[in-house]
Amino acid sequence: MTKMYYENDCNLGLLEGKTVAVIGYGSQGHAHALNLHESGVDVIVGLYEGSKSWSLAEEAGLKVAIAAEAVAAADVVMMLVNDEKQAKLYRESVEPNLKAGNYLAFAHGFNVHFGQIVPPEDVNVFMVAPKGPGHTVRSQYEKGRGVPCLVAVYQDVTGNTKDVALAYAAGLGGARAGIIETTFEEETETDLFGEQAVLCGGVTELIKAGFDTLVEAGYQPEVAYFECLHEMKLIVDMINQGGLSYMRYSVSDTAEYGDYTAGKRIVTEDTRKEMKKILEEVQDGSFAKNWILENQANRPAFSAKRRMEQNHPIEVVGKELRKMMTWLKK
Ligand SMILES: NC(=O)C1=CN([C@@H]2O[C@H](COP(=O)(O)OP(=O)(O)OC[C@H]3O[C@@H](n4cnc5c(N)ncnc54)[C@H](OP(=O)(O)O)[C@@H]3O)[C@@H](O)[C@H]2O)C=CC1
Ligand SMILES: CC[C@](O)(C(C)=O)C(=O)O
Ligand SMILES: [Mg+2]
Ligand SMILES: [Mg+2]
Repeated sequence: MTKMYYENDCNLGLLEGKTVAVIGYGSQGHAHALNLHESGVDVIVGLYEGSKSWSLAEEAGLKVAIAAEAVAAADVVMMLVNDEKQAKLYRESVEPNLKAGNYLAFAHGFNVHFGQIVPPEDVNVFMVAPKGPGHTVRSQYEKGRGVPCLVAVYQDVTGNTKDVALAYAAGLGGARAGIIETTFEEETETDLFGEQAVLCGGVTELIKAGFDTLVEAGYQPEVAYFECLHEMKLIVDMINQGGLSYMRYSVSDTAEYGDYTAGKRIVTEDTRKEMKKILEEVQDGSFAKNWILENQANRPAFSAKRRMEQNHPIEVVGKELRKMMTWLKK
């Protein structure tokens, strides 16, 4: 049975007297830096001259330095720069400033697992991967809650790396929700599969396909938007709160019957076969290779796709409708 770790299993005191350099101040970076700071940890944010995040971090009351200086001042270095930028930053600013016995940390195993970063043997390496977006890691912490985290140890030189990782995850608020121990391999492969097949790729295509079907059949785009996109969150919130059965308890029996009769016609055996292929492409490194090459080519396909997706009619109608829902602040 999977071992879960909660607040009583974590000793935040292990970070006392240590400085944590949080490199990057984006979605995850701002959440890690602010949550740890408010948990009493000494934090320094590492960025680059001209970074738009610099003034945000300073205005939030955090110490900020260029990445190389932050690493030099730190005992624990958390890499929260975009995955595709990490290898270069590591070579230029992180590795030359790491000291024996330091802790090098990641929130996702991509670069270590796929060999883009090879840490020195005298450095501890761990991962604390929140299972949620950075902005939620922050907002949940502020409410006294937490986002579940995975922890993994890749190299343990000092003998206490797992405990330091648990302390870090507790400082983030993760121990309030639950922490699971994993490996870099398991986290990397499940995270990439989950975001491609279910959470991001799967959900957005499902929403658009439903919206397009209704609009092409002559229904109002506004009605299609509320039905297929806006209400998705309301349904998923229930699933999150009480599982699939709780959602099915709350919706009408008519909806529940339709769920059972239609669901498998949408996610068919072919869809499941394709999911297996997507998982294989993650496991055998083809997805990682394509993403690394796409970045080396300055992202031609990624940028074109982003532009097209931003102009999809569901985005156009949604922008207008959300103006009236002033509580939906980004
Ligand atoms: N987004 C998420 O919720 C999740 C992300 N992760 C992982 O967390 C890591 C960070 O991702 P994410 O938070 O999305 O990243 P973001 O793109 O949101 O933020 C990246 C940050 O890095 C800064 N940055 C970029 N280049 C450099 C550089 N050369 N030196 C110093 N800082 C730099 C950026 O500054 P500026 O903007 O000024 O350029 C920005 O503050 C990744 O490994 C990702 O897989 C894990 C779980 C969830
Ligand atoms: C689902 C996307 C994610 O894996 C995440 C928020 O957990 C990411 O890489 O941003
Ligand atoms: Mg994830
Ligand atoms: Mg991810």
